[in-house]
Amino acid sequence: MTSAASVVSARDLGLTFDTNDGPVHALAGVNLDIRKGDFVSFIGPSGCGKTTFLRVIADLEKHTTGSIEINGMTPENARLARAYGYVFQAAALYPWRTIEKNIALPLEIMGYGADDQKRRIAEMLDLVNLSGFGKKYPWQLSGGMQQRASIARALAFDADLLLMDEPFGALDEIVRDHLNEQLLKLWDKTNKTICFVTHSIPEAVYLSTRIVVMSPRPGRVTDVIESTLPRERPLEIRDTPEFLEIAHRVREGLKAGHSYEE
Ligand SMILES: Nc1ncnc2c1ncn2[C@@H]1O[C@H](COP(=O)(O)OP(=O)(O)OP(=O)(O)O)[C@@H](O)[C@H]1O
Repeated sequence: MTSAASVVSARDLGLTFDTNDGPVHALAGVNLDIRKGDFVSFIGPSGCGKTTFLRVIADLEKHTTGSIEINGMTPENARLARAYGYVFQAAALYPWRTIEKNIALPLEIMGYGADDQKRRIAEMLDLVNLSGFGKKYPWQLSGGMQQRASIARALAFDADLLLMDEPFGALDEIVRDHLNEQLLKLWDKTNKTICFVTHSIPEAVYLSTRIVVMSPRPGRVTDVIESTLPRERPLEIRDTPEFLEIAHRVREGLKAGHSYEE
């Protein structure tokens, strides 16, 4: 049963790809409820189905068994209702559009009028600390700024659900720390529900209210860890025994699912 507060509810969800080399079980028997306001990280070795799960939520991929609901709707209806924003691994901004024109894109698709677009763009640039950069082109910004711009674009039409697939994976550690901190503040301020894919244990522990540990062949959920950390988290929290204890649990969960190569 789907509880009223469930944003994503997966029941015995499976997805098998038919390939020339035979079936690939990208997801099998996934049961998961993501509640409104959760910050959920998905962690696990390459090929355990993290991206596939996000793509099923976003209706970019069709599940083959079980069921999934997004805000009580099918993925297709949720997509049509613009239930989510999606942030891809690379910033994926259009190079021929300025930052503000990139942020405007979903608003244009949604049929926002010129004034509403302008207002939303200014709000979003402010939210990700990029006010004053709207007229720049993506290549004029650093990698971290580009990723912030793509977060602004994903948030532009105010979807309650944000899907983020390793958004900071390609950035150096200092920039990543900074963006992690900003993302947490943004989540706190907006009360969005966030699904976040990462390969990094510290990143998952720092950001999440819940950590979903996955394992491959077939891709499945092996552990769901509830964070005991407070909502407000300075970066220094990563040195506390409580943080290290959760990180340890995640590491053990990954080991139990075996073949974690990193
Ligand atoms: N379109 C596709 N056709 C065939 N197989 C696919 C397709 N997309 C993904 N797969 C396979 O499904 C499995 C899960 O892939 P997925 O990309 O979801 O894993 P992941 O956990 O996100 O990996 P990574 O951490 O490397 O991004 C892998 O074995 C992958 O090769």
